[in-house]
Amino acid sequence: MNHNLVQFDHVSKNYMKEIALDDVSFQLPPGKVIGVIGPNGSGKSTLLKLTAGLLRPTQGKVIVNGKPAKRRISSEVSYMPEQDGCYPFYTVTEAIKYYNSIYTDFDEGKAKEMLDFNELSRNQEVNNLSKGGKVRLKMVLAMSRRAPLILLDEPLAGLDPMIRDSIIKGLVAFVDPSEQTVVITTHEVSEIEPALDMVIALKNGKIVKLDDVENIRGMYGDSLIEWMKEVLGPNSSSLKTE
Ligand SMILES: Nc1ncnc2c1ncn2[C@@H]1O[C@H](COP(=O)(O)OP(=O)(O)OP(=O)(O)O)[C@@H](O)[C@H]1O
Repeated sequence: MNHNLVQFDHVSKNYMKEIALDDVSFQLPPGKVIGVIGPNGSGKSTLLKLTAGLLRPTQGKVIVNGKPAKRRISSEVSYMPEQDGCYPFYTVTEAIKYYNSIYTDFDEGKAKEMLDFNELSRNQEVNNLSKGGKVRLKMVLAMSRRAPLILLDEPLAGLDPMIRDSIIKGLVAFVDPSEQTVVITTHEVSEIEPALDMVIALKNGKIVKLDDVENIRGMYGDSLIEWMKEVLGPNSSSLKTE
C-alpha cells in the first residue's frame, strides 16, 4: 500500500471566532504510529476529531482512505475520545460485548488478550476502575477493531509515570503495523517516543514540523526533547505536566 491513509488539504477549523486549526496540509502514510504533540489549545484534539469525521472543516478537505472523512460509525476509523467514552454501569465484559455487537470489525479475541495484558478484571464495573484502568479499557476497545486507522486522544494525560509506561507497552505490544496506523495526541513525548515512527508538532493551530522520528534522531541524538524545544520553544518540556 503506497497511498496516503490521511490527507489534510488546506484545512482550517474555527469555533466561532476561535481559530483552532489554520490552513493545515499534510499526508500520513499507512502502517505507522504517529504522535501529534503540542501545547494546550494548539489544536491536537481538533485535528483528531476532523480525521474521525466528528467535525467538519471550516475550510479545506480531510480525506481518509481516499474518501472524505464523514460522521458515521466508520469502518475506516476507530476513535478513542479524551473524555470518558465508556458506559459506567457496564462491567468490563459487558463493555466488550457491547462493542462486539455494534462494530462488525471488532476482534473479541484480541480484546480478551489485551484485557489480560492490561490486567483488567472482567467483572469489575467501569465506574469502579481506576483512572488508569478506564484509559486501558478505552484503549482495548479502540484497538480491538480491525479499522485501518486508530485515533487515540490523550491516553496519557493525568496519569502517573508508571501507568503511562504500561499503557505505552500495551500500545506497542498490540498495534499491528501491517494492518493499522495509530495517531495519538500527547503531551508526554519523552515516554512515548520509543513507540513513534513520525511526529507532528502543532502550535497555535499550525503544523510547525512533521518528520520521521528516525530523521529527528539522526539530527538531535537519542531524545526528541531537544527537537521539541527547538520547534515548540524552550518551555515545551513543561508540556509533560499538561
Ligand atoms: N467546542 C469548542 N468551542 C470553542 N472553542 C473550542 C472548542 N474546542 C476547542 N476549542 C478551542 O480551539 C483551540 C484548539 O483546541 P483543541 O482542543 O483542539 O487543542 P488541544 O491541543 O487538543 O488542547 P489540549 O491539549 O488542552 O486538549 C483552543 O483554543 C480551544 O479553546
